[in-house]
Amino acid sequence: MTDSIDLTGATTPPSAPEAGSGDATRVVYGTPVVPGVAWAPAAWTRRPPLPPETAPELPEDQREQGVADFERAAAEVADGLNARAEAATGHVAEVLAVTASLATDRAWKREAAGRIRRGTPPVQATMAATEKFVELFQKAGGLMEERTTDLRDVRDRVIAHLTGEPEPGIPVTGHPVVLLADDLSPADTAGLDPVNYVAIATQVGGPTSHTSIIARQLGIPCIVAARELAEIPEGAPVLVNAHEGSLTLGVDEAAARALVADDADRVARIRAWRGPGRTADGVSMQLLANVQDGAGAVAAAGGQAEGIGLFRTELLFLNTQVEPSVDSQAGSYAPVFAAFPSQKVVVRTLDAGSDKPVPFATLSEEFNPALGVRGIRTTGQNPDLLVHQLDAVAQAAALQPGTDVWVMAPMISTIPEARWFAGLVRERGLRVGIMIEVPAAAILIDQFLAEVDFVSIGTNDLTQYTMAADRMSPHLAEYTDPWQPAVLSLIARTAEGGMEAGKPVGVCGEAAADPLLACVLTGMGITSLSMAASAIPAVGAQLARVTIEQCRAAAAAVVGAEDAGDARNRARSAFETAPEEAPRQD
Ligand SMILES: C=C(OP(=O)(O)O)C(=O)O
Repeated sequence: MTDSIDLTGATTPPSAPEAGSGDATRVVYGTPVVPGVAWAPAAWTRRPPLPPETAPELPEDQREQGVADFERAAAEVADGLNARAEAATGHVAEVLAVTASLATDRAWKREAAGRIRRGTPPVQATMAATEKFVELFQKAGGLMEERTTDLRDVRDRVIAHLTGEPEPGIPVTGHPVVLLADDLSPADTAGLDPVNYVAIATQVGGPTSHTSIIARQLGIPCIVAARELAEIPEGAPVLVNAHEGSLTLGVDEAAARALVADDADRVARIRAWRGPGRTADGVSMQLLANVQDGAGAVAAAGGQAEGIGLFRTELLFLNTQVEPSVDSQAGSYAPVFAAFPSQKVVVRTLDAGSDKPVPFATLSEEFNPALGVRGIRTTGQNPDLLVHQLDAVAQAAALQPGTDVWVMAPMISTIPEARWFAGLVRERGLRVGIMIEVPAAAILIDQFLAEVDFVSIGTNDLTQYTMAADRMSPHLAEYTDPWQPAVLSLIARTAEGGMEAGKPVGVCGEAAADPLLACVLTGMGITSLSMAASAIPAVGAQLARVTIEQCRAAAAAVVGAEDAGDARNRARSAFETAPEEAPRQD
């Protein structure tokens, strides 16, 4: 056996650096979400201090002008964010559009305008209205709680417009920095240039938060939930190892540069990698893309994606008060099929509710929206919605007969639901599957597989529901980690069920984009991995360096782990101690 295999975070991460000239090293740990190594001075970003909460009452004759000023400022903020959304793609575009929609939210604007009309100056009215909604969002929990960061971000931008200041944002340094923040608004993260922001670390935030997902799309190494981040001073050179989740101070410069250079080799291998996905000994693993629109599908087709493993169809439904017609739905699905004219495209039917509220399909007030009327359950209120959507998928599929269209439903948790859904999809001549994101479905996987042609594991929700930990909570990153042994055990059980039934079992949550976990999933018998298109080369390059036997050994090794960190370590050591090193591609 030779040295440890250089998996992206899949074996021993770069070892602890030596202390530099007399400085003691100090290490702060967090949850790694985008792998990579970087070394640069720390640059903190903090929200601007707020103006005083109270100010002299606005004279009556200035109040209507105050309302007009507020509305203009809010509109300017929305226009700016929308313009950025239009220039972006994928999740970045979606997040910017959602943040922009907060700046035009009628209830929030009404609240602020009402206060101005009662004499509160526009700046203070903006602050008070925002805090009222922040409180409501916090009470609602879940995604709504995550929106508090977005809403405060909108508030700060509106205040900047009202006071004639530039909109707050990330410091423009003109040289590479490690960006540190208590929390970053997705709108801030979306604008980051990977050349100057070589890594990101935040004190709060979770692996499936929007900020993490955007960092992944941008390819910026990222660590979240680093509780002691405040110990890193402004300007101090810091070594970020986002394979293991550490930030180290006091590192010898030469040692740090060597580690960054090693990581640059990994990055070069990733850039050079070409699909299709397979292990070093030639076992295929289909690597697919997660997309939400035609533009994303075209971009994915231009890369290494072998098809689409998750077509999220919510986009068309999010910013409308009425159901889109069958024709307009078909019109938005057709470009996705056209981008993959002879490959597989897995369409997920509308996953409305909880983190994806759709005004005409979901209940506006639920105590626990993540446990409420969402996904397939919305058909109880509105059965035609699903039928219309399936008609639209079939209509678009007929235009692209070469595309292998598969359709799956989210949030399936009972056998009759799966059977009913399978009937509707098969009537339209399409392959049918369900997502495995509720533990009930994983536990009864054999019965579910008897009803459908395939399943796809949504690890974001499966982790949320297995660990009873809100995936959007910035405080629960340790729980919302797909490496949690209970989650791995449900995935392994599902994969086993698929092998017994001879039916495909994919993974389409963020877990598929973690190169080490991707190797473990391969060892468990998962048949396809679907992720942001930008994550495919890192996963593909990794798989190309390991054999199927090593993957199986790693899958076996994680069984019995006591927590997520232990599972990661067991997988890493399994790759290190495998009897034979995988042939290297380079
Ligand atoms: C892929 C998933 O679905 P969502 O769109 O809810 O992240 C998941 O839950 O893992």
